Amino acid sequence: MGKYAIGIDYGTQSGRAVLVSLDSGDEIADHVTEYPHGVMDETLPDNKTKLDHEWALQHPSDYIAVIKYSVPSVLQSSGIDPNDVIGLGIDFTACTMLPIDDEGVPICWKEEFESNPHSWVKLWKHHAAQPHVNKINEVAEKRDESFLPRFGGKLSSEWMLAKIYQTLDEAPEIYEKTDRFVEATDWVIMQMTGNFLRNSCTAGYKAQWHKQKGYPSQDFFKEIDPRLEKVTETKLKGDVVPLGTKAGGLTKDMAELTGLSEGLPIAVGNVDAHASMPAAGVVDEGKMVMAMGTSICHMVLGHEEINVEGMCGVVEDGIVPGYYGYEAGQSAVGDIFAWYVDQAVPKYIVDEAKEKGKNVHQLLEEKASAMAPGETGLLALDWWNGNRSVLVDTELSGMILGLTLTTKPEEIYRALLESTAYGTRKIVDAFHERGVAVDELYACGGLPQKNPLLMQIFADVTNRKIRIADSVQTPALGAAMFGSVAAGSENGGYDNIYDAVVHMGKVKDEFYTPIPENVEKFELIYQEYSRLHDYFGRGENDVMKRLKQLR
Ligand SMILES: Nc1ncnc2c1ncn2[C@@H]1O[C@H](COP(=O)(O)OP(=O)(O)O)[C@@H](O)[C@H]1O
Ligand SMILES: O=C(CO)[C@@H](O)[C@@H](O)COP(=O)(O)O
Repeated sequence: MGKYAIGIDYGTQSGRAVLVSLDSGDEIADHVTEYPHGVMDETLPDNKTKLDHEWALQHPSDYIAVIKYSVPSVLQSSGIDPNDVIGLGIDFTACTMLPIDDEGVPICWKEEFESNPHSWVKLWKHHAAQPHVNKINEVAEKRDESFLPRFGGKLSSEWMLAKIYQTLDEAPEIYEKTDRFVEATDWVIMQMTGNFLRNSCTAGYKAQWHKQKGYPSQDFFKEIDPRLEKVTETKLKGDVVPLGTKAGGLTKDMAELTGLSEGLPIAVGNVDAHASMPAAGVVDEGKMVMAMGTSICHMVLGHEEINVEGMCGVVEDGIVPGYYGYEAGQSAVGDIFAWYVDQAVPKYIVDEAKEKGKNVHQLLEEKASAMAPGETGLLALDWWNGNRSVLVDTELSGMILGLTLTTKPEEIYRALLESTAYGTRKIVDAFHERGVAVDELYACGGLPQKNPLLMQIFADVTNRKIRIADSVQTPALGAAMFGSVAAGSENGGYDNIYDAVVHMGKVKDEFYTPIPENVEKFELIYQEYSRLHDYFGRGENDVMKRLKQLR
């Protein structure tokens, strides 16, 4: 009789439960629950409180809805005996964080705070804490804090410390009421098990916790704002434990809600991108995994702690035990293509797509595939949602150069695809040139399945072979693998992630190979991209920031 694990992947718009075979990693059933409140970036659920630019919030009840609807659904559609599910793990976007009280109740669930934006979940792409992270970085640089190089020289407004400081600064009453600020991934596990533990992945990458040194010092926080002096002992309290640790057993209430067995081993929380790496079968050096969807996270393993410009971080055991896990990223990729399709495509293209029974992306991809590199005469900077790596600046914005009266929609679409590949090339070069080898690329997430042209462009621009993960739900598969590790072999699971990878990690046999003449042409255009990148991104011309201020 086969055994199974469940992985739940909490994305930006929806959550998905996947039931996975422990023998093969095959997905037996999956179910998506769209978040009823989606991303809240205009108003709060009270329908009257307006949100400013750069805000992005979520509703914690939506996470529970995923458990309630998607878990029973996979059990039902697979027809398996729930007793054959031996473990469960989750992965989440990060840093997606919320303030909770001493019983774990989100502050936004309290009536008196429901109209205060700071009481809600701040989503990973909430960028309104930029002034706060600027101050944090200024103090860290001045004090020559040893943690800074581990994060590429700059912390991001997307991360925990910036989001906490913004809350303190703009809503001290919420800060006061908050017992702890927690990653949503850890909060959901707390709801499932009744236990609160912080996972070492989000603590390490998103809250600057270090396996040997712990969090940054009290003196550092005091210099940012005296009220922050004890922040790590108070608002960030909680044991930090490695990925794959069993957080506890499923509570009776949750067992009733889901149909799973009470006491089922549940792994501590994890992050979507990081969970994907073992799921793509990668647990050694030289292989960069790109989790490609709304954004891209780039991950690579190494045996040393090396400082790389603008990386999101290097954390010991941050992805799998025994390695330093490196992360970098682009904060918009699929989102840029979505912007174009939703906001700027002419009606004749939408009509033609409908006629041909394709979606607009597919039609534009088909038309763009007929063009050679350089043929559009266009060059774009892929900063529609700021630049995560290597510039670490959320105030930068997108740009398309070379438009003329004859420019066609498919040319713009192609220029946008190419721009994201140049952004990845910057990241690949930053690692490789510093001695963190990137010999080949592995792609997972939604985009590799959806857009073959994009993948060929990535292979050509980076001049590297790209393998594709053999799972359409890589983060959920990874989460399920960590769930099986939490169960351990004595319960029918695996004793460590390496054993789980042997049975469950999956990569396809075929791959994308660079085409030499494309590589040559793209190299020339990439040099132009680099010039623009440095001109607009490294302070020579801050026009993008000035325009944002004028808004
Ligand atoms: N054919 C396509 N080509 C390129 N991008 C696409 C295509 N279809 C959808 N997208 C983009 O893919 C992104 C979703 O990626 P996916 O991996 O499914 O989600 P997520 O990142 O939320 O996990 C969206 O931003 C969407 O605009
Ligand atoms: O930043 C991270 C991980 O560190 C991601 O959670 C974030 O980019 C969101 O990823 P998705 O594009 O929604 O898959």
